[in-house]
Amino acid sequence: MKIGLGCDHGGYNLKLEIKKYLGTKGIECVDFGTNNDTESVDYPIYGQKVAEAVVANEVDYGIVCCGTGIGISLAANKVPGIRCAVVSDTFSAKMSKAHNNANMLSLGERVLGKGLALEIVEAWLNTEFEGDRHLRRVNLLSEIEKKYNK
Ligand SMILES: O=C(CO)[C@H](O)[C@H](O)[C@H](O)COP(=O)(O)O
Repeated sequence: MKIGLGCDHGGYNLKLEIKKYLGTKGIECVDFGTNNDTESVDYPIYGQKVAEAVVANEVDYGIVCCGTGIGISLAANKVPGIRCAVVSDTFSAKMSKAHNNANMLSLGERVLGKGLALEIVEAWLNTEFEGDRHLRRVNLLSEIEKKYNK
């Protein structure tokens, strides 16, 4: 499995922790920046980069971080085919994959401690999409995208 990582300055340290954690699990990461927490940068740039890598199948999933997880998820969700979930608890992490087939996860460094953030990542990666009625709903999300992306 290959994971695309991205962040702004507000999510940089959490992204590093996630990268380290995934490394210990033997999971390959592609880091799309940013590369420090000292230069103030704009989260849409990094959300878009990771999202485009996911839809291009350069990576299997994307994990992005900013201060709250909100701004960078909004950017990622503008890319057709992306379902990026902002998550702050393990139940939602599991449901975002089981029911929503989220292909990106977004976390807030200013919201979550490292321990919980890594539990969320683990829960999300270890959960499978359940399909069935949830597939119908995910397909309806794609229909909305098609309507507005002609
Ligand atoms: O976009 C965000 C909120 O949705 C992120 O939390 C950003 O990291 C945050 O807005 C950056 O704020 P800063 O004051 O420029 O560090």
